[in-house]
Amino acid sequence: MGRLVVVSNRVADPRKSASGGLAVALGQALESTGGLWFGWSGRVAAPGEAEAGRLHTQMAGRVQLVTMDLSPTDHDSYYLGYSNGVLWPVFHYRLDLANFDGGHIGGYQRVNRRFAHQLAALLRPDDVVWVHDYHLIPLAAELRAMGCRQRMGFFLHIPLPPPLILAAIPEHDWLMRSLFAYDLVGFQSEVDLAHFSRYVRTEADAQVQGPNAFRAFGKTVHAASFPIGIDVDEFQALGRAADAQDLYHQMREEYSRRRLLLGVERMDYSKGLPQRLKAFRQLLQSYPENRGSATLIQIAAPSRESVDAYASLRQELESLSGQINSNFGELDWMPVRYIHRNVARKRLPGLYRAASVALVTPLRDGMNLVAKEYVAAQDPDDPGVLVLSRFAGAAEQMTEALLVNPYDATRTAEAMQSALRMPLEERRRRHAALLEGIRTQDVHWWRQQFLDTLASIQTH
Ligand SMILES: O=P(O)(O)OC[C@H]1O[C@H](O[C@H]2O[C@H](CO)[C@@H](O)[C@H](O)[C@H]2O)[C@H](O)[C@@H](O)[C@@H]1O
Ligand SMILES: O=c1ccn([C@@H]2O[C@H](COP(=O)(O)OP(=O)(O)O)[C@@H](O)[C@H]2O)c(=O)[nH]1
Repeated sequence: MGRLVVVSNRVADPRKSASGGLAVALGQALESTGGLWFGWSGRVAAPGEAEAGRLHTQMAGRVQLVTMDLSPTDHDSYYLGYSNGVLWPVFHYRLDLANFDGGHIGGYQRVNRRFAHQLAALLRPDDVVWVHDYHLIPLAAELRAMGCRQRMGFFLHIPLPPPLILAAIPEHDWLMRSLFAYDLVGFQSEVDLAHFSRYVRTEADAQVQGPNAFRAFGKTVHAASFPIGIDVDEFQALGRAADAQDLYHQMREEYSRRRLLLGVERMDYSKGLPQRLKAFRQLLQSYPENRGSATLIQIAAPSRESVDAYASLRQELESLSGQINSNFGELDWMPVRYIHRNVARKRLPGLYRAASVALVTPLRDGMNLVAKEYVAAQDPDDPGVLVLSRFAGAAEQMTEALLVNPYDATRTAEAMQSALRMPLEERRRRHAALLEGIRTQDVHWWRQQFLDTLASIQTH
């Protein structure tokens, strides 16, 4: 394979554990080819600052990290306005939360064009380009328009909704047509792939050429599902290190008389947090033996706070957790510990291991890596139980979890109760099967599957 070039909105240093398993996995592939990782620097230049658009280059081992600042206007339109104000809600089936009138499409197109312009100058003829996520859908089309003929693949980390939901985006035909500039398009799940297939057949009159090839607009694109995984060994090693161990022992001591239920995510409306709190309230109502004992720790890390839908969610969560605590709390027990802060990745395995139950109940989620991290962090001899939404991409693989419909508070509360009461033998059996699954289809498997498929495609 030629040199690997990864393009994503966020760029991480693959050598730092804080960057996460995805960065580690991509970093390994980049390292082996002496690759390049290109994207946004995460920095918004001050208004009028000449730095916007400037490239920063840094070496991380053999990997070259090249990033670009955004101007405040571009950050508002490309990142907040279009990527997170239109594409994110629609792709998560939330037409009610999309702002179609913001006029942000121009900024989205402009930043993609600028990324393509800067990247094209760095590309070599035999590079393999792997573009990630909804921020950068039109990148390959822009690169092709500049004459780039390299092999190009795209992976969508978030769900793809059914055609009629997608069609609500005024620019849906342009967006989907842009995908045909790639040689390979990857999705998290078979459901997403089926939506893609249905969309291109019904809306773009695509011809199906074999199980995974679609021809439309005079081009052929291959599409398949590649569920992303985690680096299980890396995460378990993190769990053995001091930060995670300290937190684990601290939590075990503090909650020695309690049963912990845990939720960990960015504060995002796709994660089903209000519904989860209501289901937990239902648990306390329907199964009073949990009062004084069951404690829900909910970590909701700040995310995209200048998008309106995120700000109102914060108020709703504060109010719901306040209500539950005032209605059920006692002098020596608070049912909900709601924490609106990020927990450092190196401490998370300790928190996961201390929890008897993980609540991963998104309304819709591309994959959900927290579900996999929770399983990796458990003690196999005395593991906790995963309650998982059937609407998370992870549910396609993790069938030994307790699968729930997060909109159904009564049944979700029943699942919480079953998880809290589950006999040790059943916990071990379910955990062993889940662990085997996340080990087999880990993040390295995911990367290899995608890159091998991309390499195998016959291009023009
Ligand atoms: O970059 P941010 O705006 O701060 O958001 C963080 C990331 O959120 C999304 O993650 C998705 O990818 C995960 C890994 O494949 C997947 O498990 C999860 O279900 C998705 O929601 C987003 O797709 C990333 O681009 C963001 O960086
Ligand atoms: O306070 C937090 C909350 C989350 N995470 C990490 O953020 C990632 C979240 O990924 P996931 O796929 O679950 O959802 P996303 O946020 O990407 O939609 C996981 O690796 C978590 O360990 C973290 O490090 N600290």
